[in-house]
Amino acid sequence: MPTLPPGPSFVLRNFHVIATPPVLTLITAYAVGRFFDIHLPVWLLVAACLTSIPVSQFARSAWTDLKARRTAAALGASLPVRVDKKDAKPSGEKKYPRDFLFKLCEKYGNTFILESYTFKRVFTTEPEHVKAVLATDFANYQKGECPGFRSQMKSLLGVGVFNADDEMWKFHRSMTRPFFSKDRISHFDMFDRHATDALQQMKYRLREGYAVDWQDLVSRFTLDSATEFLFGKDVRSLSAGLPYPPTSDMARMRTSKPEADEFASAFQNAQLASSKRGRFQDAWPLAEFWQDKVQAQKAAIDKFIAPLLTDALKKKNATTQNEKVTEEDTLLSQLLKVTDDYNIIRDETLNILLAGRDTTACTLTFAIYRLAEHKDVFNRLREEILDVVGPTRRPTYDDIRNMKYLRAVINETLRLYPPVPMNNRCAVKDTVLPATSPGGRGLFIPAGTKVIYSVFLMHRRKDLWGPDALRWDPDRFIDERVQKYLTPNPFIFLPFNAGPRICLGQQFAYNETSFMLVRLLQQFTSIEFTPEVAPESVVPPGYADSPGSDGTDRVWMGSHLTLFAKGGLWVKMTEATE
Ligand code: HEM
Repeated sequence: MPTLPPGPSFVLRNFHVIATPPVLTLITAYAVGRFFDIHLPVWLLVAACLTSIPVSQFARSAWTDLKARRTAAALGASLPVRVDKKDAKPSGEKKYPRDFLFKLCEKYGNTFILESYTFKRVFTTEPEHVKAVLATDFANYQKGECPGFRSQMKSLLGVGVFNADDEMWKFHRSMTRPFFSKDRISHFDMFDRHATDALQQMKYRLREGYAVDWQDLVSRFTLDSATEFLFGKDVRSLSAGLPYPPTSDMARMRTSKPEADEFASAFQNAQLASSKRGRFQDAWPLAEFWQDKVQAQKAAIDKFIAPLLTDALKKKNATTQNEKVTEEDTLLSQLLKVTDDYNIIRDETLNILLAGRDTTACTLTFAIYRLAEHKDVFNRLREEILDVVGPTRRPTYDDIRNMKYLRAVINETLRLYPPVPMNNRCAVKDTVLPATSPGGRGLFIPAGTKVIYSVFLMHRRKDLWGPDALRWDPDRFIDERVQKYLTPNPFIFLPFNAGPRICLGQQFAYNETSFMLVRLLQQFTSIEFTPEVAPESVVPPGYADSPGSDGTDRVWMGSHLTLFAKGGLWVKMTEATE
């Protein structure tokens, strides 16, 4: 059945909301004319009909506020403090990320209401509140029906594990979970092949005397690893070759093979297009009236996935039922044992690709950025790697588990540069966030409220992490600060989320990140950060005086669904000779 374009479909779905106030206005005008003989001029009637839409929305909003205040009082709770509208505007694209939110927290505390037009959402960086949303009051918060994530992401993700709630989510999670067993996530053969390929290409480029965009390199590494893990066949994005620095004479002569980049750029563009919808909330179809911009990218993504899926489905039908999963099995073949619904399998694999690819690339990007800036940490980490693994041997699962400093470097990177900096949930029923001080009141959250939480801000709070919270210092995950801050309050560190929806790929991500860092530091003795070769990546003014930064950041951060370095992370490295 042909589907309507997004705009007309949105208008039809919301026709009653748009049409009811003008229709009521017309009925009232007719009644006034009929019974009181007062006839409004046409221009006034038209103006009244047009203004009736926002007026009805404000009236509804005022009524909801009143109801919320009464229910909160009845429950012995308060409403979160409301941010003054004049303070609620972001401070502009070129500031430190979330700069305006840091300032709002300083002024209004760690949980408050942000309002634009009649749309209110609660924002929090309070561990107790995040804990309630993700764990202790899990049933009351879903990805849900609030304006935002699900509707924006549906064209790309369908209803896979990342985007689903209730029974559908349980179905997807239980179907996918067995695949993340220790054996499979320690698939070091696969990591090794792609890491070797990536590092070899990097060496050639460095030997030519050019800097390398590490972010681009690890995005290809994680894409090839993830697609192989999921489908049993990688998209070979590394084979497209590496870009030259934009300021170099070679920049225009990149030897890319467009087909190798097609999947990667379609996937990237689909994410960008999905996250741009955030500006319009659920009204995004009006901005893409005749064409869903994500669908256009999805065609290129499907070009890679469809033949693999169709082929796998055909094979499944040709073999006996319920064969045991063997070591070579991919997530795709695991899913085929549970269902042969093409759409469910496609959605699920794409969800995991989205969940797992950029997040790990982001961790590797910011770890290298910080290692380049902290030579002492680099040297100490390299020493640990050479002690435990040596200069050439492939690391094992146990090696990685035993390298405490390596884990601290990764955790400290995840703390200051959490790949998923912001997230949100929708309250499905009236509920109360717990009081955060003895004798204090809980905060009432009416059903339908969007609750946004930011681990980016929470991970940088000095009252939670100590006076040096803004400094990148892996020792804080090893020394007495662990007992002082983290052990008594584990919800202050949530790069992977918490509760029933905790990241399924956490261990996979630690393994993949560790593996790449070990391989890299075995082969290189130093890293130099060279942002000057890519003008785009040079940080804008406004970084030094942000309340969220210690003023030392030299990377211009951006985020769509995940955090990234704008313009790339350009580095030079020195090869080991030993
Ligand atoms: C450093 C790397 C990673 C970070 C920081 C990270 C972070 C997260 C976060 C914050 C969520 C919660 C999202 C939400 O509920 O709104 C999540 C969920 C998820 N992650 Fe990860 N992730 C990483 C790597 C991976 C990898 C490598 C995979 C798979 C190969 C993966 C698979 C998933 C899945 C399937 C979910 C959905 C769980 C659910 O909703 O039940 N993640 N991840």
